[in-house]
Amino acid sequence: MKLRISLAQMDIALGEPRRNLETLKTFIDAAVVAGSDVLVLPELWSTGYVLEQAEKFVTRTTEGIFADVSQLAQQHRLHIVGSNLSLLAENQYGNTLTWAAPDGTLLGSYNKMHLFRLMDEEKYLTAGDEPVMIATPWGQVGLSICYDLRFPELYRQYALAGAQLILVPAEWPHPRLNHWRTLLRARAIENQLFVIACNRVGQGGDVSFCGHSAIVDPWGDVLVEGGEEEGLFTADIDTTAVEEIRAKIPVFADRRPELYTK
Ligand SMILES: O=C(O)CCC(=O)C(=O)O
Repeated sequence: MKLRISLAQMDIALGEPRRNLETLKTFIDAAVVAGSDVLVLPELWSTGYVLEQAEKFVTRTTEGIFADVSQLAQQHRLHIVGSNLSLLAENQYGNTLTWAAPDGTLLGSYNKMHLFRLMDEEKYLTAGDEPVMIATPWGQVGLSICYDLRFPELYRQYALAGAQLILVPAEWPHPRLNHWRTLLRARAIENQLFVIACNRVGQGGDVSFCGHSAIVDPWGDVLVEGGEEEGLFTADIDTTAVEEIRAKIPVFADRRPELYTK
């Protein structure tokens, strides 16, 4: 299956969802002009890391900023994916990735499983406890967020369950650009699938975010990659590449799971 994906590598105004929503609208217009099927946004794109004020921003995934995105997806006939602060239960907040489809439905949502201590996530958020794979018109897609990228087990699980694409919205900062670029390529090569990663740019407090949003194919070739400025980055994907690469190097046939320890 062929699809066109755009990455909205944006700067984020801290704690200003209305302003960030306006930014999103400019990216949507650009993605529509580019003829994209799917627009991927960074992690926590509507607020940035204002976890100590999470109570002010959280809503259920059917309300608030999530509902605004669903409406935009419908209006522009575009699939839109990104994470926001969410209300999971009373006094329980999550970092939740949703996939909004053009028919106004959510194809799925995923709550970040690995909370990032360097950003105090574990103090304010409740970790997700299940991997989520969703059925899209282009096949199965595995969902992950930022720090999850350091846990190859999650990506292997998605690959074994039939994912052909894995999404990684992020707020990945300097000085770890080298880790970001290396791990994106590694997850794509070892699992022989597409890795679709959208990072933010700009400054959030004293943290500087490193951009370099990228789409990496199952061979590890980078189809598109941003720099450290705002921009929309678009690539065409053909999911048949997954089977082609797996036929060339049969990693999945050659696994020895009975010999691996947990
Ligand atoms: O793992 C890293 O270096 C960055 C992770 C991160 O910034 C996050 O999960 O928000």
